[in-house]
Amino acid sequence: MIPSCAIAYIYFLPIKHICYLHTNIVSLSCLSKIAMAINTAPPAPDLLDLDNLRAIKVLGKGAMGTVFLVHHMSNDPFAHRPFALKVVEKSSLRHADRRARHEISVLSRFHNHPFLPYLIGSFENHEIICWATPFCPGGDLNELRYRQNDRAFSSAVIRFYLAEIICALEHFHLQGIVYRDLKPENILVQQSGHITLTDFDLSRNLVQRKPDNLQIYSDPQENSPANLKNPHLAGKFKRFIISKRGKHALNNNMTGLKKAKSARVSPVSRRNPDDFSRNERSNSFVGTEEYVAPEIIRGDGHEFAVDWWALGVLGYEMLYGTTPFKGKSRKETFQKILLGRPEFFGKPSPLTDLIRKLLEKDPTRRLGYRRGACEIKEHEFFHGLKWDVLKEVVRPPFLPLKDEIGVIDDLVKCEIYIMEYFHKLKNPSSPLWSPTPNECQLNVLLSEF
Ligand SMILES: Nc1ncnc2c1ncn2[C@@H]1O[C@H](COP(=O)(O)OP(=O)(O)OP(=O)(O)O)[C@@H](O)[C@H]1O
Repeated sequence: MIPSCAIAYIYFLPIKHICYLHTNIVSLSCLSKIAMAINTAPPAPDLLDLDNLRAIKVLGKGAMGTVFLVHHMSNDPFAHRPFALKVVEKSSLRHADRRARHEISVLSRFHNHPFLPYLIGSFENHEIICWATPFCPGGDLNELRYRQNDRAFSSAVIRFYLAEIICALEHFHLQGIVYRDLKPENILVQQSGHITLTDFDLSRNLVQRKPDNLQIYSDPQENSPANLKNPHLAGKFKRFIISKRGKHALNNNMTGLKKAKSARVSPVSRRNPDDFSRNERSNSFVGTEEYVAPEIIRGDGHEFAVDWWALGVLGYEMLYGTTPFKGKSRKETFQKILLGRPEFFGKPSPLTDLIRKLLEKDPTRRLGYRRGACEIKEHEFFHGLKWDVLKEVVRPPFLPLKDEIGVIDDLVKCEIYIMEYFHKLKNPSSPLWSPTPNECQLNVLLSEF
């Protein structure tokens, strides 16, 4: 129940605060959040009042948005608790606003997960949509890998990161969401050294269908829920089902799941390995397609198992410093994904066995297909790992240096640029405004940095 004072409070909120409450103000979840905020602590309404945010620097730019490091001028004047603000120009991409809202809605479902970000707040006007999440000062796993001598991680480091990623994906899947964009660039390192996933615009809710004449998400040979080892999981998975079981159904696109045409396989922001000195980033080569599962290329229905495939690609890349199916062209990469066998070097190990089982082309035979994350957690590579206390590990493999946040020197300059940017966005008729077609206007500003 929403107390009437809450409604009154909303009524008297200034417009900009109502923006903070974003998209669907009448939605129950939103109202209950407001009610909770009012009942517990005063809301942090100014958080995404852009006039009160100061930009420190640009953290990164992707296909959809630009991410700034910002801080709140009155609550945190010395920028001790900066956060990431992702800004998407509605005109920058087709359906940019829809994708942005989708990302916000996915984020708003994560509250207290150690390896997933949460939504601090959001703002929308007719030009931009932006939202804030906690800042991850350690960069991403790709950057980190390139800082290693042989551009690969040790088996122990891979074990740690894969374990955390599995926990994050498990949380996604238990909510019925398939992530679909697992790649090292989307795995950020928090101040604590633990990872967090980012970039959810490609994620998707799987359809829920009535259980009658449909099979639950389990082994084709053992299709009783009782056979799922973890009864808690069995209950959860009941909600997410595929229409017919096995390969035959998949090959005939009988899964009832949407085809993969929305999956991004176009160039994305994979950074140029030679440009990893601070702040130098490049969009120069293509990344995501190397992670695409065979069933996506085939256009079959696809589901959670695509994330386990991508986990296999990721594990391989962390181990050998290169992805397993990389070709000279997209066509060749896709051919290799569909037909090629990953090449393993050196002695077989539990890690290579895990990767091999994740890179199984038939999704129904892929590790993780039958019982989700549980099945992967039980693999020999993770024997002895205490999953419950993973988040308590105080010495993760790499800790971001404190001074990696230390960019405050340029604060004033950045502030001027960024505020000017927002000013221009809000006042397109301003004489300074010079929109460049097909180009995010921010690039113009960034090139001046
Ligand atoms: N919370 C954060 N902390 C630190 N850096 C971040 C954070 N969020 C994003 N970034 C940086 O900004 C970059 C772009 O962010 P993101 O991947 O979310 O944008 P995008 O436009 O959706 O990218 P893509 O092209 O992959 O779709 C990231 O690669 C990362 O370097």
